[in-house]
Amino acid sequence: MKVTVVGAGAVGASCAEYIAIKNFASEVVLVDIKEGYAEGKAMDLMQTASLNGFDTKITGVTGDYSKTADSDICVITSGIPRKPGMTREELIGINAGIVKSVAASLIEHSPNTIIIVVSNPMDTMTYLVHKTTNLPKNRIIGMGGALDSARFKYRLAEALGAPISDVDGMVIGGHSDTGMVPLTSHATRNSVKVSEFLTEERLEQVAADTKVGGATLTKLLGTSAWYAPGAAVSGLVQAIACDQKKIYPCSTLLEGEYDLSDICIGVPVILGKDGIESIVDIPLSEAEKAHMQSSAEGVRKTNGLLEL
Ligand SMILES: NC(=O)c1ccc[n+]([C@@H]2O[C@H](COP(=O)([O-])OP(=O)(O)OC[C@H]3O[C@@H](n4cnc5c(N)ncnc54)[C@H](O)[C@@H]3O)[C@@H](O)[C@H]2O)c1
Ligand SMILES: O=C(O)C[C@H](O)C(=O)O
Repeated sequence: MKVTVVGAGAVGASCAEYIAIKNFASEVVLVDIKEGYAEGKAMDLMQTASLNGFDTKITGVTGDYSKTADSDICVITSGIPRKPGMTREELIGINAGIVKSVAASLIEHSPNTIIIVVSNPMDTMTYLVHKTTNLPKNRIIGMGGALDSARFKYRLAEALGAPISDVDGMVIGGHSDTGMVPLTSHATRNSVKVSEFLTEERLEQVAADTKVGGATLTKLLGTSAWYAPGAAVSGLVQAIACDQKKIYPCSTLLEGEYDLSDICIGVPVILGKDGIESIVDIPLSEAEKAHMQSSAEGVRKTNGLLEL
């Protein structure tokens, strides 16, 4: 199993590290545009192999896509992150050009690959990959919901005073400060609905904190987060590489599901060796349906800025 990660920055390196530590891939190739940067990150990570007990071979290259040939999975993290006070949508001007050219270079050398898009604004970048490549829709996956759901579970556990392992929950919708749809009505603490333990007001606070999860960290760190994003990507990569058939919320092209078409947005999907193997249609409350539609409007507005 060969995995390429483009962008050896904060998220790309974290993602490569988690993939290696989980020890399921034979090879990870890191690619960056900055001379020597991916090579350096790869060497540093390889020097953790004996300490962390993994056999995955990590290599780094500067812009040489021939070294990525025949990758089973390619992850795109290249592009600029936001600074405090910015929205993800403001990154479109620089990141669209980067994502478009990186996707084309990857597919030239790995025509059968599955692409995971991470660069922001992620739902629009995922749509851009659909519009500018001929990959089938099951092989283009946007990562956002897996991260947002992990943040939701963190906030739920905090509110419940429970261990995170006791909590389950999912966030669908657009990966943006206002577009996320945390499914509080479906969230559980060891099979018991969280509404049995938390007031409606507290649950609303959990949802609000979840939605600004990325912005909160950006304010604290001065740039956006990388540990949880890297771990979330590695979860998606592992689900595909190991044909796990796991459910993750991912950004995918909708063709009527959730009453939406011609848009990439986060919905629950089953991930296996073919990438997105199916979209899971879950019942939403009227409020969640309305929230999903307004989230889609936001994503469409950003998609409208693309020069297609
Ligand atoms: N979808 C998500 O959940 C999620 C989570 C975290 C970050 N992100 C996004 O991921 C992106 C990367 O974030 P980061 O913190 O790793 O940023 P970073 O600046 O640390 O790393 C980005 C890397 O991309 C490289 N790069 C730029 N143009 C390139 C090109 N054409 N080819 C190859 N490499 C190129 C840069 O040299 C840099 O090393 C940002 O757009 C950020 O908003 C998304
Ligand atoms: O917040 C960001 O800009 C990065 C990423 O989308 C995140 O949610 O951490």
